[in-house]
Amino acid sequence: MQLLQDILQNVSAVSTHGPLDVQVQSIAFDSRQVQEGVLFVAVRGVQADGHAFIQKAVEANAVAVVCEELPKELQPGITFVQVRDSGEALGRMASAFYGHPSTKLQLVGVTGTNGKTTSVTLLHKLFRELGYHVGLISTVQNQIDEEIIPATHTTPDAVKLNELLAQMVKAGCTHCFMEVSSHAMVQQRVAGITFAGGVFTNITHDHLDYHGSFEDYIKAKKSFFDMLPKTAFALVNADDKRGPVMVQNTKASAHFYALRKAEEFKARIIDNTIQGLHLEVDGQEIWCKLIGAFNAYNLLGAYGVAVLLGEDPMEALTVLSSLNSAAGRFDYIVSESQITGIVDYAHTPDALENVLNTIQEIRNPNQKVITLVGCGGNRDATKRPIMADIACRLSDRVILTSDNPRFEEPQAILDDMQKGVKPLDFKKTLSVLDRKEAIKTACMLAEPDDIILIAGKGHETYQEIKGVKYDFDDKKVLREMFVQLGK
Ligand SMILES: CC(=O)N[C@H]1[C@@H](OP(=O)(O)OP(=O)(O)OC[C@H]2O[C@@H](n3ccc(=O)[nH]c3=O)[C@H](O)[C@@H]2O)O[C@H](CO)[C@@H](O)[C@@H]1O[C@H](C)C(=O)N[C@@H](C)C(=O)N[C@H](CCC(=O)O)C(=O)O
Ligand SMILES: Nc1ncnc2c1ncn2[C@@H]1O[C@H](COP(=O)(O)OP(=O)(O)OP(=O)(O)O)[C@@H](O)[C@H]1O
Ligand SMILES: N[C@H](CCC[C@H](N)C(=O)O)C(=O)O
Ligand SMILES: [Mg+2]
Repeated sequence: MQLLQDILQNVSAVSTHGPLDVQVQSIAFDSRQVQEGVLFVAVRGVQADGHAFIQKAVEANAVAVVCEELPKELQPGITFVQVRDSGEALGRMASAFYGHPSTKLQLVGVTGTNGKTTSVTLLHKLFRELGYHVGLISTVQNQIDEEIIPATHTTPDAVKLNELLAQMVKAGCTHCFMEVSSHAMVQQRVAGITFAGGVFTNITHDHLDYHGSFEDYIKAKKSFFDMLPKTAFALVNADDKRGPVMVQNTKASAHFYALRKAEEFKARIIDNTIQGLHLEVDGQEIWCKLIGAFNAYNLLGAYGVAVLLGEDPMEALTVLSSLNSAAGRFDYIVSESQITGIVDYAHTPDALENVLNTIQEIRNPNQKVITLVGCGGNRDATKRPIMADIACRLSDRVILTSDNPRFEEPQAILDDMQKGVKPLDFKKTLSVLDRKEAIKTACMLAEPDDIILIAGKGHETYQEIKGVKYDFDDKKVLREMFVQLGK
């Protein structure tokens, strides 16, 4: 419980109506969660405008309402606070409500199209091994040391985020590594949060449905670096064309890492095999368990963060070399007849291309590559034909299938994907709507030693269809099919 005036300490109100010394039990931005003593924040969203639910919140006995536009009639007994930007105010109020937990630990945010989960997971494991109490906020799961707290978003909403950070502080965490998605930036989920550092992995095609254009997507990512304080570091992948743009206006101290240029943090790939990566990092040779050139970037970024946070470089490298990847990232099983089945979360064109290039690099010429891929419903549709084309270019056989159709017709998504298949590739491409059937088909097509890539869902253990999440686990189904088909 906190006084409204204390919650408002970092919010510049346009106007206030009613007493500010009222007790607030909790903060809600969904009228359906309002009960007596709750502060309701009206936020404009994609589907709806929270302002339309102010009356509902009032009826549910909200103690106060924060909004951009005041309702025509102000109910007596309820305090109304008008602000310029409710999303930003929500972030700042949530931080104050939970006692500014982000200032009480070293919080590092990672943004970029690909590699966020891998990077924060590596950092969480690294700092645990170095002996710290560490928090993790990621797509796969949130964690306080080894305790797992399920995640619903890559970056939680402002209230959940500050609540989580407060729990971490209470548990004695000194560090937290979190993913900062572009949606989170636009929706101000991290407003009012103090970061000790920020990392930029890369930016490629994704989420254009939400951001409208690539320029706006870049702006969303850049806005994370614009908000970093002077005390923070901004660690940027200099091999990405947009790297320098990210730190153009930041107050934080900019640092760079690269594989293709001489930068402060530098690595070179000596060898890239199914056993892992052999790297040279800052002149030191290491063997890592992670597979794929793109993981050299994730490892180097994590190393840079450790050094910037004051850790011993050699010790950090030694631990990094012992770490496995995050769940569902180049996760593989080998069948009785030596078919390698890889489950990977590649759900963007760039990620798919990277994973397939890696497979091409590590396979021997007589191993066929069979790729199974789909695209999510109610998400960026422009990536669908592109991903189908990439799959065709870099595989011997392609099976297009469903990946979380959500509220779209699964067949319509496949039709969009098929548009990217070139006539020459028709022969090698199949469409199998049902993902389980598709995995079975891939296993039937595979001969001993072949490689099957199952892309798009990685760690996910569900298939989301019309608002219902049905149990579905790519790796489990793959294992079952290998056994069922005697592969
Ligand atoms: C597109 C998107 O990001 N939507 C998020 C957004 O919802 P929205 O804008 O649609 O909200 P809305 O339904 O329009 O409602 C507007 C406001 O009215 C309120 N409301 C609504 C109904 C009602 O009866 N009463 C009420 O008060 C809502 O609580 C909300 O505050 O705000 C909600 C609350 O924070 C989020 O849960 C929701 O995430 C949806 C479920 C989602 O799927 N988001 C994905 C795309 C996402 O955020 N992904 C990124 C990662 C992407 C990546 O990099 O791969 C993530 O960080 O997870
Ligand atoms: N640094 C990287 N560059 C390019 N591709 C990568 C990189 N790291 C991982 N990938 C690929 O992208 C996929 C997703 O990786 P990861 O989950 O780490 O990214 P993310 O940024 O967290 O994704 P999301 O936006 O869904 O949260 C991996 O399965 C892999 O195929
Ligand atoms: N965080 C991403 C994950 C996409 C994963 C893919 N399986 C899909 O459902 O499209 C999103 O919500 O857009
Ligand atoms: Mg992620």
